[in-house]
Amino acid sequence: MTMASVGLSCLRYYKIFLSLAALLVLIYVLCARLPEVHLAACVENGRPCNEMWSMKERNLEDGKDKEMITVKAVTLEQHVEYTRQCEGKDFQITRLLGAFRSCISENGHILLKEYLSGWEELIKFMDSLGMVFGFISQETTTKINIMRGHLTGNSDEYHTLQSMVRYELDRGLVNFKELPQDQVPSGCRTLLRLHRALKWLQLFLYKLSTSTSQDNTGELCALAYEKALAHHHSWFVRQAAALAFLAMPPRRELLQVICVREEEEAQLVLSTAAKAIVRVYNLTQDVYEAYGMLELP
Ligand SMILES: CCCCCCCC/C=C\CCCCCCCC(=O)N[C@@H](COP(=O)(O)O)[C@H](O)/C=C/CCCCCCCCCCCCC
Repeated sequence: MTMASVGLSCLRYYKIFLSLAALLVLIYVLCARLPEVHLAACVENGRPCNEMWSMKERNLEDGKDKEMITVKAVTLEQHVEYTRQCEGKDFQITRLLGAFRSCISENGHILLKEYLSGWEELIKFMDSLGMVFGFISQETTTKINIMRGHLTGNSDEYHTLQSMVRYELDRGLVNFKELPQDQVPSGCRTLLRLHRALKWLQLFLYKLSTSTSQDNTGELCALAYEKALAHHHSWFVRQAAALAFLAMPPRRELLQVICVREEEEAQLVLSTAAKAIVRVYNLTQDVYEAYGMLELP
């Protein structure tokens, strides 16, 4: 047997393996989607969410709703103070907004603890959508855990993005050539992965805020992904992401997770979240750009 024929048969096995893997992911996604986990599992105060929603709407009309909704829209800056707690849900948009707003210090530095809290809220959002998004939520958790590991015991050095960058660069902890196999990935490299994903998120939120109930959320996701993230991911991750997008719940269901009721409120909250994230994204991008660290392996 020649080297060429060995090479060819390896290639054939490799292709078969990839097709099988893609097929398995597809079956996994479809199985996880079929039972409509996120709808069936949506229970508030022991009642299905849909029922609760119409009750809440009635209560609101009667002026009986105990949940206070404070949406102050200041037209110039579109600053929204959103204080409604979404009862019975892990994910709270108020906490997300709070974290991504408060992670910017007065001098424009990114406070890492608050930044990571924002990400932890996003993980809750993904978890509420069911198993299909489990691998994305798991990957995000892995990155957060690496960051938390760095913060533990080094809270001064890892207080802000800026102090982390200085600390890791001064000690030669950032590898510009390859990902070291035998050591914990640097904070700079790990946060860069989250930072790139924030670009996806702000594009998606913006698209969602300007879309209608007729728009397909999976397509919005995929468009934002192509623009912001796909080129950073391997072929396999791109296929898995494309399959996950097929299982994306409709806009109405996403808005239920955020707990907004009317279209106007949805647009305001989504665009406010997008704006808060853009500010964080831009400040972070400036730091990575200034230190030539946008392509860390
Ligand atoms: C009001 C809120 C509404 C929307 C909330 C959306 C919540 C989800 C927010 C962000 C999710 C994205 C998190 C992705 C982290 C990816 C980190 C990463 O890029 N890792 C890759 C590189 O790591 P290394 O190998 O270099 O260490 C890794 O290869 C990728 C793994 C798989 C991740 C696939 C990402 C797909 C992105 C699209 C997100 C769709 C989420 C939809 C959930 C609503």
